[in-house]
Amino acid sequence: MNETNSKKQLPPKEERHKLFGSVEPGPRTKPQDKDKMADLQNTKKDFLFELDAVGVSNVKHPIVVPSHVEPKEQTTIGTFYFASTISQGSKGTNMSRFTEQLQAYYNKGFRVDIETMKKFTKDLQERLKQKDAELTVEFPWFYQRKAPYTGNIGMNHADAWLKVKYHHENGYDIKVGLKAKITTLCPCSKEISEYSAHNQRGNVVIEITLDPEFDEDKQDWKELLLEAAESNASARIHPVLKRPDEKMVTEQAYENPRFVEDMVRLIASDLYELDMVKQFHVKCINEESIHLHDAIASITFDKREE
Ligand SMILES: Nc1nc2c(ncn2[C@@H]2O[C@H](COP(=O)(O)OP(=O)(O)OP(=O)(O)O)[C@@H](O)[C@H]2O)c(=O)[nH]1
Repeated sequence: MNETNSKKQLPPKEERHKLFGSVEPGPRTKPQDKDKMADLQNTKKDFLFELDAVGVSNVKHPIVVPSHVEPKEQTTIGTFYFASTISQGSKGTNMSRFTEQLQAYYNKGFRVDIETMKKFTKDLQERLKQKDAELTVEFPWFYQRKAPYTGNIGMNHADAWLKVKYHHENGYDIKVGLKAKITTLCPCSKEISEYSAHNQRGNVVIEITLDPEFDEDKQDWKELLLEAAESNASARIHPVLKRPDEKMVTEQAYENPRFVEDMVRLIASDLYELDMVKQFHVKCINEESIHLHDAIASITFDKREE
């Protein structure tokens, strides 16, 4: 078949847009100059309620995350939530200022460490002219992991998050969190069976309230939370396991049976002993290998209320 005959003859792009409904611009009667525009969100009246959070969420952005283990300064993807309260007398926030500030920080090299995030929230409170501001940034954190016998290295990852609130009178409230994967082997299954025991992958979720003066250059909170989860598990999870490694993790899991309740209590004990931890929430969700459902346990404990 002759190629040229079958080729469609399309109208010019402008005609195509009109074909699909585009129309010529209408008369311009309203101001284009920002200072002459209506500024609805800054209208001051009695709007019935103060709002406890107004802002933007699900903002994805490249970030640099400090890490004391390889890979050290890792570029990853942060998902941000920014907000502030607004008073009963204020109609709305200035939405553009959240991402405007994000870009300003990105232009200066955006490292998501606690000190930078504290400064970001204080700057945001001032930029918004509100009494407070808060942010949450969630990101995948990568860390190299050596196999227990052969030392073969591979890459593991855990979901991490940082929450910073700044209030112009009360100062900072800082929470950090991590969701780590572990191995648990069931104590009851081991006790009642002639041999073997069912085991599964566990999801440990830890969120702590940090002392605002925590020095991230000395200790990486991500490593502290990962160690609190893994060191109390039946066994750790590895990306590369040869047979000698697999023998070790299999026997280690059998020698350290754990219910979800045991996991939560043991992790809580470690967090209780850490001075920089003021409050903690720990949850363990086991994807049971003998059920279609999960087993869960959790604890929330505030050391400041003791
Ligand atoms: N407050 C508020 N603004 C919204 C919402 N949805 C969209 N916006 C828009 O956010 C846009 C940017 O708002 P502002 O940041 O106040 O823009 P601006 O007044 O030009 O910028 P500033 O000079 O920084 O105040 C406005 O055009 C709003 O219409 C909403 O639900 N609430």
